[in-house]
Amino acid sequence: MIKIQTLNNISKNGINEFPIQNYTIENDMNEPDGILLRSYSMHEMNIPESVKAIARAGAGVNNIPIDDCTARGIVVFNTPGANANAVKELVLTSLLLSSRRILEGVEWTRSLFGESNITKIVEAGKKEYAGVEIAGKKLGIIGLGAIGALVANDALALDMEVYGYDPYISVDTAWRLSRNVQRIDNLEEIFSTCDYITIHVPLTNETNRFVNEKLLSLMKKGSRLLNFSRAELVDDAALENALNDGTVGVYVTDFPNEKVIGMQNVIPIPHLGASTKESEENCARMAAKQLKNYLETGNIKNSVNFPNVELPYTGKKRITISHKNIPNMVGQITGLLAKYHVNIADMLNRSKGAYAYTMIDLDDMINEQVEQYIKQIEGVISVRII
Ligand SMILES: NC(=O)c1ccc[n+]([C@@H]2O[C@H](COP(=O)([O-])OP(=O)(O)OC[C@H]3O[C@@H](n4cnc5c(N)ncnc54)[C@H](O)[C@@H]3O)[C@@H](O)[C@H]2O)c1
Ligand SMILES: O=C(O)[C@H](O)COP(=O)(O)O
Repeated sequence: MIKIQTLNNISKNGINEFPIQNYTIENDMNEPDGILLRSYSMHEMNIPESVKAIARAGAGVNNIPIDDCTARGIVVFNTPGANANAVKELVLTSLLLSSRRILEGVEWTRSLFGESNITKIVEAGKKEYAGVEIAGKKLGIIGLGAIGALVANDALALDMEVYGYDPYISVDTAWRLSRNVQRIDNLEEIFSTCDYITIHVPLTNETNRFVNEKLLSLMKKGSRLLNFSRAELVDDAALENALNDGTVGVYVTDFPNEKVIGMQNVIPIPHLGASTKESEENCARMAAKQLKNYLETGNIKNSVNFPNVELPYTGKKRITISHKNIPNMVGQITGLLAKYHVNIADMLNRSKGAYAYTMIDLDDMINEQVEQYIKQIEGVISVRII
């Protein structure tokens, strides 16, 4: 049996990808082969030796100790784009929520329960809840990946002027982006030009607290800031000052924390960006398929720490090797196989940064001794025989 541990509730659509005759799936188990999760933080967890792969049903992987996993040869997957539409819809909602005082107006209206003459009171009181329109306003998007690109194209359709900043934009996303999105090369210009700014970048060492006092001080008075990415991208103390002096008119966040929740003019949302039936199903299905495919065939798709590798699985014996991306690894591995008269039917080697992955289909069975010799090659991290 192949063992999968789930660290969060995972949609049935994902769980059903694993045939029950071959897989055990539980949230509490010893020695799992694979882990499936959403936002559960694995940083404090002792990841068992048995774990070969981790699949994150979602986009952000800052809850997983990626460097440790890579050094141990554990392949980490995410599900690029699978929840992007759900987040986009909530971002568009939030552009309007931050503009129209809808939440305050609804709260006030509910408070009128039991009054007579509701119609009259509503008509007299509505002036308190007037807002502004988003059409014609400038929207700055930081990060033009799966979510940022969808937001950009739909904001244009809502007649906003759209400005985008992403120094690492992928060719795929650039193709999907409307040519009417204006490219901006520096954050200062986004912060000083735009009426609305929305953040869609991963949390990394580079982006941690990048929304700081300096950038916030450039904003036009009363601008709206939307954060559907991660709490840590924004410096809380600088945000508080900007909210207090009115530079930031409204801050919408999908990641409220103890400090931000008490600040004025904050709309706190309980991390609902990806919480739709469709998105949960998409993410779970994609994560499960990628994990199952890796465990059964060694093929890798959408890993954040190892290269994409796809070699049709013929049922021959397959050996997969995670190793450092250094000279003569393939030479040493194939040399060893030749020395022990093991014939290679097919093979692939791909690298990603400092690490690489080699997959070899063999005509003959490989004995344990040869496997041990491969493991002993300097730079080899892990070896699997499938
Ligand atoms: N609220 C939610 O429920 C929810 C759901 C999905 C994703 N997210 C968050 O949103 C983030 C983005 O998701 P996505 O699916 O669009 O990911 P993505 O990988 O498709 O896009 C991220 C984009 O950010 C860009 N980028 C990276 N570093 C940057 C930097 N320093 N400055 C500007 N751009 C930079 C990349 O080039 C890429 O285009 C995730 O990492 C996650 O933290 C939140
Ligand atoms: O990075 C993501 O995909 C989101 O933050 C979604 O997280 P969730 O799966 O816990 O809703």
